[in-house]
Formats: sequence, C-alpha cells, structure tokens
Amino acid sequence: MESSHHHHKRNQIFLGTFIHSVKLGELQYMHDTAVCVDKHGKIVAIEPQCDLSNVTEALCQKLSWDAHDLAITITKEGQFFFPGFIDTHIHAPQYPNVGIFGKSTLLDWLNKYTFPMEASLESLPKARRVYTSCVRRTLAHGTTTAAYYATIHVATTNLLADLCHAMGQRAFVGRVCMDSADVNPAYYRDESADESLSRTRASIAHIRNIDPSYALICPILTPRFAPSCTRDAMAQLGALRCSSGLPVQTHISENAAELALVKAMFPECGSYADVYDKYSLLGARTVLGHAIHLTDYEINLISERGAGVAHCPCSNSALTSGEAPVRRLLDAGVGVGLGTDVSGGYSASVLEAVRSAALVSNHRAMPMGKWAETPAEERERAKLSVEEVLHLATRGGAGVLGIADRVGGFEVGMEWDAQLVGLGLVDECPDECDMRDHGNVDVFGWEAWDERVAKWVFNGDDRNVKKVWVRGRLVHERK
Ligand SMILES: Nc1nc2[nH]cnc2c(=O)[nH]1
Ligand SMILES: [Zn+2]
Repeated sequence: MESSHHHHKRNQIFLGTFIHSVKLGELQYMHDTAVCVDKHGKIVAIEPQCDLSNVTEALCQKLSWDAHDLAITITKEGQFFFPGFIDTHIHAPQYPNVGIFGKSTLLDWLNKYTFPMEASLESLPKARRVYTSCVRRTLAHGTTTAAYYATIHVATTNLLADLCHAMGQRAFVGRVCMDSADVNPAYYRDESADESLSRTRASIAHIRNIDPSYALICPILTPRFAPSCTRDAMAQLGALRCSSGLPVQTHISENAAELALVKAMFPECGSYADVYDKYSLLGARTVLGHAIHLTDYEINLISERGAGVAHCPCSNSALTSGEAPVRRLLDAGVGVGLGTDVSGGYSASVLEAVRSAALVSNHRAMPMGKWAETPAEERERAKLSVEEVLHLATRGGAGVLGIADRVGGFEVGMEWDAQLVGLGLVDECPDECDMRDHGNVDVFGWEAWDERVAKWVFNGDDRNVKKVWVRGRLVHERK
C-alpha cells in the first residue's frame, strides 16, 4: 500500500520565499529563507535571511545531513511556498455532480441530485473512477488535507481511504450514517441504528489497518445531519466518540426548511445545536458544516464545547442557503475553517472557497435587505480580508480538525504540507504571446507582495499550483 516504500526518502531543503498566516489577519512573508524537511516529512529547521547560494552546506553540517543525498527545491521569480489548503468539508461521491444544482435548495437538491448519485457509488469500479478523479483534482488545487464524507457503503468508503493513502493526501474519511426512515429514501439508507454503527466500526477498522497511527488517514464519525439519524444511532455514535476520541463531522443550520424539520423531529430539544449536544456529538474535533442560521445561544454552546465550523460559502450561495456569520463565530471564539462542500459547492478548489468567503462576507456588510437593521459598525466588521480568508483555509481548518500542531503553517516541528505557487510573469509568457516589448511588467510583477497575494486569491486557479507536498512527499506536479 505504502507507495513511498518504492522510492528512497531523502532529506529536503526548500529555498526562497515562504508565505503563511501567523494569526487571523496577519500573513508573514519570509524571503531568502531555507526550510529543512527531514526524511519523515517534518520541518526540522528554518533559516531566515540567508544567502541562498551557499547556505546548503552549512545547513547540512548543522543537521548532520549528507549533502550529496538531498533534494533541493528553489522558488523562481514570482513564486512562493504556501501551506497546503485544508478542505474541512467535501463529499467525494458528489464530485460527478459539481455545478449541477439548478434552482434547487437543500432538501429537494438532496432528493433530486445527491441521494441518487451517492447510491450509485456502491459500485466499486465507479467509486474507483470517481474517487481517483476527486483526489487527483483536489491535490491539483493544492488541497493537502480533506475531510471527506463518503457514502453509506463500507467497501467503497474503504476504497476512498485506500486511494487517499496511495495518492498521499492527508484525509479524514467518514462513512455516512443515515438510518432514519423519515428523510432518507428507501433505496439509500442504513437498515437500523445497529447496522449503522457496525458498518461505521468496519470502516474505522479498515483505516486502522492501513494506517495504524492515523499519521495520514483518520476515520471521522459522520452522522449525515440530525434529520437523517435516529436518536438511537446518534446516542451510539456519541458513545463511540467519547470512548474513541475520534473526530465528528455533520451539518448544522444550513437552510430554513431544514430548521423546521429539525424542530418538528426533535421537539424535546431547545435548538439544533442542542440535538447534537444531547447525544455527546458536540466537542473538540466536531466539525459543523455551514452553521448559517444559528442563534446566539447556539453560538455560545458551540464555543463552550470547543466545536468548530466548516464555512462553505460557494455552497451557501449556490443552494441559496444564506451567509454564515463568520465574524460573529470568530468573535465568540469558535474555530472556523473553509469547505468546498462539493457538490453543494460547485468547485473542488479551496481557493474558490477563499475568494467566495471574502465576497459572501461583503454581502453581510451591505446596508440593505436582511441586514438593513444591523448597525453600520457591525456590518463593516463582517468583511473578511484576504489575509483572514487565507488563515481560515490553512490554520483555521487545521484547528477545527485538531491538527493545528502538525499542519497549517511553516514552523519547526510541523509537517511539510505545502504548495508551490507560481504567478504569471514576463518569462512565463509563451513565445506566441511574447509581451516583453509591450511591457507586461505593467500588468504582473510590479506589485508589492501583499498585492500579489490578493491577485492570486481573486484570479488564481490550479494553473498556479506548480507542486504539492504532503508530509514531505511530492503528491502533485503540474506538467
Ligand atoms: N450541503 C449539504 N448539506 C447536507 N445536509 C445533509 N446532507 C447534506 C449534503 O450532502 N450537502
Ligand atoms: Zn455538505
């Protein structure tokens, strides 16, 4: 399984410009810097402000490394290393549906597009095609960690875990639990709560078998959302969470019709968040997708329990779900990461979610419609800056998944999960569009670094992702 067995692992030195978020709203730009990554993919030294032409020798001496058995990667003009993106919410089996949502909203979208597609992923050959494409594509967009919802099927959920492991993507893989006969169609649901739990245990056992320490692939308990689950299943999942310490992912407060459904189905609970709390599903390493229409009480409860939110702005715009109160969540101390929510979201790119998060936050700042009564100061504060949305896509996501000590930034002791980003420059122009004489420099290459990053956020795509590494392993290279 471990394909890295086939090639000799080497120590590596990365040289040039590194950009990462140090805290919400603050990017750090490190030029003329060397980052040393050992054979296990761990960052063991960071040397700022060095003379790149002769630093290698000194670093090898310092680290007792063989200078002749070393891989060196240097940024070219206009390139920089950035931490790999973390997609905190993505449905791999919905990947063939990207962009297909019409004018539907959540509940009819589930029935019309989503459940039929997910049911078809019982087929192993189809799952192999779909999941291989999904993992390859997200890697090409710079996603080094993904929290995947799979389907109810054990065999193909296990296959998704195998593929992430083989292709080198860090992943949380969840077999979807949905045993309620009320909301789930008869053709696509677990037969009972006990069946739901035993299937979940089977997929956990498979992952423990391929990656015993969960170094790369980790199981994640995945009650689809409260209306999909019986009380019995949620109680058993909550007990499993408490005994195993495994993370949890689910959806919360996405859409008005869903809120009404939860209220009707769980009249004994005071709120949507209370449903999960009642069954011990709300805590550290619980990732709540969407969290749009929460009350102040629910935000405080989520904050107290230490659960986090996967903000999925592309999905929320596509399915007309609403605009999540990201600033209020952050102010309340709730951790927030970004999710593509493929295929409620139309794109597998976290960079698309990054710019969408900025735009959706701007909608909350407009003095009209739903927020006409909101004080101007609070509206203005709702806006998320480029620096802030990039924080959510890296450190924020790592935080909600409980891996902030391992990934999300460039620090000694962290693992090398990174992307090499290249922006359009004069010398990248192909001959047939040679703009040297026309002064292409006026368009790209003249900016300050923070302006370059803003251009990347609002105009970049997978063409700008030149190389991607996870735990030091090169997992994507743009040819
Ligand atoms: N966006 C989204 N919301 C959900 N709520 C329950 N299931 C889903 C899903 O697959 N996607
Ligand atoms: Zn979702």
